[in-house]
Amino acid sequence: MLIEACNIDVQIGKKMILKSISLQIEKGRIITVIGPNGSGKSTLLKTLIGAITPVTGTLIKAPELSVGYVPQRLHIDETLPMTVKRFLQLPHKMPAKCLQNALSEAGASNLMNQQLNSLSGGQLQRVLLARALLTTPNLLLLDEPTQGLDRKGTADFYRQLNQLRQKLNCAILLVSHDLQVVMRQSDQVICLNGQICCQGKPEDVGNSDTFKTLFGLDGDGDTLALYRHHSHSRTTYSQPSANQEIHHAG
Ligand SMILES: Nc1ncnc2c1ncn2[C@@H]1O[C@H](COP(=O)(O)OP(=O)(O)OP(=O)(O)O)[C@@H](O)[C@H]1O
Repeated sequence: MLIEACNIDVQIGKKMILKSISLQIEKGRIITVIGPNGSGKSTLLKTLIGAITPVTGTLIKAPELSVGYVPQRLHIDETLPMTVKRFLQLPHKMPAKCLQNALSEAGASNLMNQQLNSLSGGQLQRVLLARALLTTPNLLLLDEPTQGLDRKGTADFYRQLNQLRQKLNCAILLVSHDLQVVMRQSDQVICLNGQICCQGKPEDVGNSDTFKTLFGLDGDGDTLALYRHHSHSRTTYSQPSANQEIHHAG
């Protein structure tokens, strides 16, 4: 087990964004988080990487946890000339061989010398994935890596993730809106709407009434083809009162 969240609440300003979140991420799993816009998916990922601190609950992280994170948006000036090679070296200069390995693991081995602003959406996602791989993570957190990709591009991307998972034995938690592909390619699905409405195997989530209602699949003939591919540290958070600090235990 890489991460376990127990009863986590997340508040931003005065607004409660996530309530009673409990989940486990085990090694080697592909887990997809689905949910409507504004349901807290990005907030969940930011909480798991430690960028947002929960107000209550417990987050247990395995000592060997190493996270690679791909954010939903890349804040970079598109007019700025920059090669993929330069971009991958932005935080730290790294040997070209490491960059080449990461690019090839992300299925983008031929992009090293391309200009970042000349890449297609799918190519850019692969470069971002390569950047996350540079830290040799055992957990990859990807926030909507398939946004803007068509169905085939999305399925190709999942295939790449599946190969990566097998090669690196890493767990992958990603956010996606493409229900068809999600249901085929994930080991586990978490359906989020401020709280976890349902989670489990894709076929179980897909057949649950909560899921169908949330995604408006109750109507005539709306069905999802549900196929599967074959193929410690502990931090406790408590709601601070006016004169009480957030408590980190262990
Ligand atoms: N920095 C912030 N300040 C205030 N509110 C925020 C902030 N970040 C997120 N929120 C609010 O938290 C809620 C969840 O946002 P979040 O981005 O996690 O949702 P999401 O499920 O990832 O949405 P989408 O599918 O549109 O990307 C939204 O109501 C959003 O307005």
